[in-house]
Amino acid sequence: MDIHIVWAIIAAVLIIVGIALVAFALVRSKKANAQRDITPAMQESDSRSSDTYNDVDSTDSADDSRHADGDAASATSELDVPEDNASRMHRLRSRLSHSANPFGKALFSILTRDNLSESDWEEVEDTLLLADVGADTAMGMVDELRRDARVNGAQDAAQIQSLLRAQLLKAVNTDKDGHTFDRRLELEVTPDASDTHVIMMVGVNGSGKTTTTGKLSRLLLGEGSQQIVLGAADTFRAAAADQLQTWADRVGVPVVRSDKEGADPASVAFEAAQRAKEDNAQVLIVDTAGRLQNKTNLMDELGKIRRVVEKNLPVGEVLLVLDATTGQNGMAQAKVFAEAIGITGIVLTKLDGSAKGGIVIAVQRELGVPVKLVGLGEGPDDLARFDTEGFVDGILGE
Ligand SMILES: Nc1nc2c(ncn2[C@@H]2O[C@H](COP(=O)(O)OP(=O)(O)OP(=O)(O)O)[C@@H](O)[C@H]2O)c(=O)[nH]1
Repeated sequence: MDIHIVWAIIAAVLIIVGIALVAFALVRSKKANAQRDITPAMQESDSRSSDTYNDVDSTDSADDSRHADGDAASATSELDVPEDNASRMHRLRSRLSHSANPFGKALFSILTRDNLSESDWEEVEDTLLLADVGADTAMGMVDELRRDARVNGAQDAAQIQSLLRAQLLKAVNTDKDGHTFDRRLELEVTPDASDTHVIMMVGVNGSGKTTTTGKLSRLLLGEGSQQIVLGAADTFRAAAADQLQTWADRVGVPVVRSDKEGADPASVAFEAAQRAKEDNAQVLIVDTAGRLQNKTNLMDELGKIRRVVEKNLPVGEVLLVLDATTGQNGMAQAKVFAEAIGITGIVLTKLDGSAKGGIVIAVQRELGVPVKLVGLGEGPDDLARFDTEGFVDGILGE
């Protein structure tokens, strides 16, 4: 046989084998992805909590849909895969910097004027106040900038820019006493996998608690948490439990809830803690109602929820959900919640709709706890860890 024909046959065989191998690898990776997606749901045990409280239900949509279909693979296709962390951070970083009104630009243009006068310094302070950084912080920053001879001389614009950046970073990163904030969630500070970490969500109604509870479960799943249970202890608004259920159904996370409007929120929270403990879940997130008739009432309700949860599990994190668009009014409400229950971190929502990013600085200084997460839109994965540098770059308009 002609040697060329032999080589042609060998080449054809190699190409066919190559195509077959690539196709095989693709099928395997598809199967592996499907398996990974269903893992959180598959790991839920079938155990149901005891009937301590008759009006409380524990639902597991992923289990239900699996049973209905009798086919795990078809159930997975209905579950969302939360956006992975890297892509989320990349996508939301630019949104975060756009949310932070570039008041740094205005400050920079004042600070680079020749021989700063008293009225220039007043302008600096007014610019900070307008951005909602709060009076104390504004005065403190003006004092520090004034003391710095390099600013007063206004010699080198690049130097002024870097001084301003350092000042803003300091204002965002430290509390009133100059201590650096730790923005990690408690579950990262003590990451014992055998523990169930409890996060309570508190805040006034409309601030975005329920939405944030749903988004947080996605964020934690995206970061690798395996088993999450949600407790719908906002029983004041009947639709809140449905809303939470919808979020949970999308990612196959169980919700402990009551269908009775006005049911005792502490009962739901107790049952949720029991379920999370029995399932050895990694995280329990409890959504609460944000009624603010008066402080005593709020203290009673939140205190009771905390006490009953702690019969089963310690509460490691209390996140105050605060609407960034409410400005100083929101600050007053935040203080009431902080006094009523004691908070460990802040979730600042609706930063996408606010041009007053300075509220980040003000609320941290006022409450002495860090902003740990920020809501940057209505999309399911529009919740992110707070990224200080991205935020300050936004303030500087970079
Ligand atoms: N633009 C924007 N909207 C948000 C964000 N977070 C929440 N929202 C919206 O805010 C509205 C109120 O959110 P909810 O989660 O129902 O608020 P809640 O605090 O649970 O309210 P109650 O259940 O009444 O206590 C909803 O329309 C959310 O979509 C955010 O980061 N950006």
